[in-house]
Amino acid sequence: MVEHAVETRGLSKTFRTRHGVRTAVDGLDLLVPATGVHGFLGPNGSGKTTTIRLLLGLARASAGEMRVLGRPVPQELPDVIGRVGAVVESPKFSPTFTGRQNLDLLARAGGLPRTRVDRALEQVGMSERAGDRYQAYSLGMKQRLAIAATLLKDPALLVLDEPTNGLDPAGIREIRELVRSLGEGGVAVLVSSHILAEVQQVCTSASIVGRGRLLAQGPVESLLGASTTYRVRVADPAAARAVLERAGWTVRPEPAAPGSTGSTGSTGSTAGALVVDPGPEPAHRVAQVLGEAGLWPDELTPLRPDLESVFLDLTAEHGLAGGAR
Ligand SMILES: Nc1ncnc2c1ncn2[C@@H]1O[C@H](COP(=O)(O)OP(=O)(O)OP(=O)(O)O)[C@@H](O)[C@H]1O
Repeated sequence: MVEHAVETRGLSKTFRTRHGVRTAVDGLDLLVPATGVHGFLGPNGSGKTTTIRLLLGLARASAGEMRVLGRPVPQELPDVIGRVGAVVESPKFSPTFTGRQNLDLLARAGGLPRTRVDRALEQVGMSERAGDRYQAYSLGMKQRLAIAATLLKDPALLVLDEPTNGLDPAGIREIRELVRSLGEGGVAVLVSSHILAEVQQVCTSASIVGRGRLLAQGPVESLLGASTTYRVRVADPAAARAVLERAGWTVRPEPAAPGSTGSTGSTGSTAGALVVDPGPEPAHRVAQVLGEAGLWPDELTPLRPDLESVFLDLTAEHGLAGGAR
């Protein structure tokens, strides 16, 4: 088995426009592992769709090399495309045909056995609604049928470009669960999104891009880094702060979340919450130091950065503040 489902080196794509040359992809070294779900993350206009189009032979690169399932593309694309499923643009389904009839047509056109249709419908959780007309489906169901169509050929790599675009929260959740189960089923999934926090929940690894350039890449755990800070909520934050600082730790008041009125719903008010960084010391030491001073914490929560905050830090660091051009 190949180590990487997708590998690019120095991949670049420029477009000539009325306003001059526009660089959509800028020396991209992309590595997508052969298993799991890989998030291809970046704001609108960061070059994700262009990269995917280059990989699938839908556009021609200006420079660089690409491999898909170990084979150089576009040179050997005809040999691998049969094992690559992709949902890049809205597929053309017949609105008056049922979901199953649409897939039957595609299977026949591709010379694939009809048993694949049943399997694909089952994989995307559409078996029960397969007899309904396509035009009666919700957007989420249409998207699931599009994914089912790509599963007909039993792909080793599935490429999904912004699969949750335009979906409501329930539809987003459905697609998220589907992508997760496909990844667990052994298909390498490359899923692009500009909603970083959303994709974080299903990805095992990710590449973060900004303005066509790679900003970070690797397992999600390592992108997020090790957590060393904790949210501490106590009745007397000023006294707690003094005690924690005396222990030699960095302490700051927790900034209020944008638009928040001081309430975080299930955890209650964060007014007076502190963020403490005890360095290599474990959480129970924080509780112990506070307890010894009679300041028992009501909350002690590890604070993990999410991909969104990692991305914002990266774009600021690379002078790309604002993300999309
Ligand atoms: N055919 C084209 N001609 C000119 N410029 C283009 C063309 N296709 C893409 N671009 C530009 O290239 C840049 C990258 O676009 P691309 O669609 O790849 O980004 P993206 O990350 O997929 O964004 P989105 O999430 O909005 O789809 C943008 O500035 C876009 O305007």
